[in-house]
Amino acid sequence: MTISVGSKNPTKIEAVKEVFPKKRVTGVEVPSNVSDQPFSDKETRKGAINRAFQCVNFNLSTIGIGLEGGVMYVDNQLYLCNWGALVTNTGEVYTASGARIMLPKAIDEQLRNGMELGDVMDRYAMKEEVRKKEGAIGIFTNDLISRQEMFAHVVKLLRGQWEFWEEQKRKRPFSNVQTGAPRNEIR
Ligand SMILES: O=P(O)(O)OP(=O)(O)OP(=O)(O)OC[C@H]1O[C@@H](n2cnc3c(O)ncnc32)[C@H](O)[C@@H]1O
Ligand SMILES: [Mg+2]
Repeated sequence: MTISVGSKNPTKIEAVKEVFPKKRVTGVEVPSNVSDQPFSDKETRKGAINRAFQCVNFNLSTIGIGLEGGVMYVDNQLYLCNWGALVTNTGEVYTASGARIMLPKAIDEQLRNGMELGDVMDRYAMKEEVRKKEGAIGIFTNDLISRQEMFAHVVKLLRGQWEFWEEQKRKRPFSNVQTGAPRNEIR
C-alpha cells in the first residue's frame, strides 16, 4: 500500500510521513480545482477532496491524501483554516479540518485585494517561503505550532477515521447503514 499526497509542499508530505511511518509516501503535483486562495471552509474542503481524488489509483493499492489551506470568516474576523481528505482505492472518502487561528486586519485586506496568503506571509514576516516552513500558523503562534504539525494533526484525524470504519466493515460486513458510516462524496 502506498500513499500519494496531492502536493509537492514539504510541510504536507512530511506530515503524512509522520502519521504513516511504515508506508511509502510520495508527493505529486495535482490541481486543486478551486481558487489558489480558497475563501471559505466549503471551498477549502473541496480543494482537499479534489486533490485526494486525483492521487488515488483505483487499480492499484494507492490511497490519495489531499491537504488544502484556506481562509474563512466568522462574523467579520478572518481565520486561517485547513482541510484534509483521504480517498481509499475503493472510493471511500474521509475528511477532517485543522485548527483555526485569527489573521490580522492587514492580511485580510491584502487577501481581499487578490493576493495569496503565501506571498502575503513572506512580506509580513520578511522571510522566504513561509508556506513551506513554519507557515502562517507558525508565525502567528510564536512558533508554538508549525504548519507541518498542524497538517499532521489533520492526517491523524483522517487515518483514525479510516481505520475505525475499516474495522467496522470487517466486524459488521452487512450492516453499513446501521453503523452510520460517514456519507461518501459524490463528485
Ligand atoms: O503547493 P501546494 O500544495 O498548493 O501548497 P500551498 O502552500 O500553496 O498551500 P495551499 O494551496 O494548500 O494553500 C492555499 C493558499 O494559502 C496559503 N497558505 C495556506 N496556509 C498557509 C500557511 O500556514 N502559511 C503560509 N501560506 C499559507 C498558500 O501559500 C496558498 O497561497
Ligand atoms: Mg497552492
